[in-house]
Amino acid sequence: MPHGPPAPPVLYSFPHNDGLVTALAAFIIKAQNEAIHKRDRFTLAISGGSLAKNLSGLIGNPHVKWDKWHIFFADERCVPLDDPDSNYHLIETELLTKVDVPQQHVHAIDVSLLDDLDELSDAYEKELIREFANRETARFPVFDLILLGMGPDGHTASLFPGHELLTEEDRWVAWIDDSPKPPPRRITLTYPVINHAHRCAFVAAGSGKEDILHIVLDKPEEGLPSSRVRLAQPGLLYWFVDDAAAAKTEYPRTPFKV
Ligand SMILES: O=C1O[C@H](COP(=O)(O)O)[C@@H](O)[C@H](O)[C@H]1O
Repeated sequence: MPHGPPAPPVLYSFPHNDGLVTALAAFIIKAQNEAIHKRDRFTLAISGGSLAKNLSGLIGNPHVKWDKWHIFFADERCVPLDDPDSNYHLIETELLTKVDVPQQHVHAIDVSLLDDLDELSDAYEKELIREFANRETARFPVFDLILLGMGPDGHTASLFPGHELLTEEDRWVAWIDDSPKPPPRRITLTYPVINHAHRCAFVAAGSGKEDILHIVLDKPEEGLPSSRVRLAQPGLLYWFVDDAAAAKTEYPRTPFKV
């Protein structure tokens, strides 16, 4: 494994949403192909929020090998799986009902543990251990790809500004019961997991994100949760945004090519 500072994020900005959606699908498929070539499976953690609709370029795409996908959730709201607030419910509605991922490859939270957040997050960590089976040999699981969103306050997954979880160094999955964005009870992957992925991609669109994207990319020293995603080498971090979200950032754009 190479050592050294994390590579700087790569910023792709698209004039319109359809360009973003098409490029994101091509990027995910490339990550999928490399993962299947090396490990015969594709491990992915998905966020909720506005990300879900931007995955539509995958639906009906003949290059997606759904049977090789193993899907986890970057964060989850601690509500029943059919609750409108559930990230699982959102991804199920927007994606999973339209494609053919084997049900046993979709790793939802154990809703029988909703009353006990400690148990619930431990159980989800055990799901990761089963999937990656390397808790003894590697310190953290290494996802092929983690797809992240960013809230207007700079939060990502369920890692919120100023929260004590920003300094979590050991747990793979942690819980909060004081999320400033409802619902308050959530579990989340921690930075040690996020920052050990092969690739992470943020997706952020719309003028509602322009101020925060400027701070996150141009002033990382402010330490907002999205700026703290810095992948350990050889991991790579990408931003897929539209020009509206990128209106204020001075961070250099990279032309997209697969
Ligand atoms: O609460 C959450 O918010 C973030 C950002 O959502 P967005 O709608 O502003 O894109 C999301 O990434 C996370 O998964 C979700 O639980």
